Amino acid sequence: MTNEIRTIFNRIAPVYDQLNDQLSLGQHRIWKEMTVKWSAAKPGDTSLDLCCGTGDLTFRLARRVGRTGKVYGVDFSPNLLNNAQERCKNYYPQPPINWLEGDVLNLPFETNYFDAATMGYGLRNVKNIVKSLQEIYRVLKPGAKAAILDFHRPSHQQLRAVQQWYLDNCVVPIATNLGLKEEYAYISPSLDRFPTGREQIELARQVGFQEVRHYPIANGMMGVLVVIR
Ligand SMILES: C/C(=C\Cc1cc(O)c2ccccc2c1O)CCC[C@H](C)CCC[C@H](C)CCCC(C)C
Ligand SMILES: C[S@@+](CC[C@H](N)C(=O)[O-])C[C@H]1O[C@@H](n2cnc3c(N)ncnc32)[C@H](O)[C@@H]1O
Repeated sequence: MTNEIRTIFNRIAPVYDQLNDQLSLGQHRIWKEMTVKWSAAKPGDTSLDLCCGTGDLTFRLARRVGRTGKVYGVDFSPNLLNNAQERCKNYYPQPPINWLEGDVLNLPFETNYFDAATMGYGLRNVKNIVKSLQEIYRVLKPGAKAAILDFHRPSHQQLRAVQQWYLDNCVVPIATNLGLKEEYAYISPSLDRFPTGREQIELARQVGFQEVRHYPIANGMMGVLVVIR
């Protein structure tokens, strides 16, 4: 399963950023900005972006923590990480970002290391959500926050139908034209398996987070889980 997921992301790397802009009509930039804000990262912080992909959230985090801060981006797809490093050279040279190829279920950091963390569209894709939350808990300092953005099924029936229509009639056909049908068809079943906001709150509490909130955005089609260690 882990290898299959890594293969999906390695394969979509050449079109990933362009399709995110097209398919979300640019909205993913706003959702990512909200996520960084909810992580409460501030100048000078040591911060982590999990499942960083091509680095969209990582760059935003870097802007927040500034030159006195530190930023790490972790992902297990070498192709997406290459894109992140290329974008970084051209677009965001300061502060230096530490790009690490690795599994977020086994983070290469000491316990109590980070002041803030973000994760964008990663939690739905990991093979063990509880383990992922446990790793986030472990590497955050006591009192530090993480903000976790992902797709959701809206609770409202008609909005669910609109979302499914959009996936079936826009997202998958556009991806099919690029030879990436299966890769994008994967989104729909992954949404069905993904715990609801309420269920995520429960899981995060069980892991031990002191304070947990879930904010639905984009009419419940997206959501941000905010956890404080
Ligand atoms: C940020 C976006 C996508 C991230 C993303 C996440 C994944 O888990 C993937 C898995 C496999 C392949 C690709 C991805 C992936 O790109 C962009 C969001 C685009 C969405 C596909 C659709 C956006 C939904 C809108 C909120 C619905 C608008 C409906 C309306 C009728 C216009
Ligand atoms: C949809 S992309 C999101 C990328 C980026 N965060 C963004 O918002 O554009 C999901 C990312 O999660 C990564 N990923 C999934 N499971 C992972 C794991 N166990 N360890 C590290 N990265 C993982 C994938 O390689 C991919 O880059």
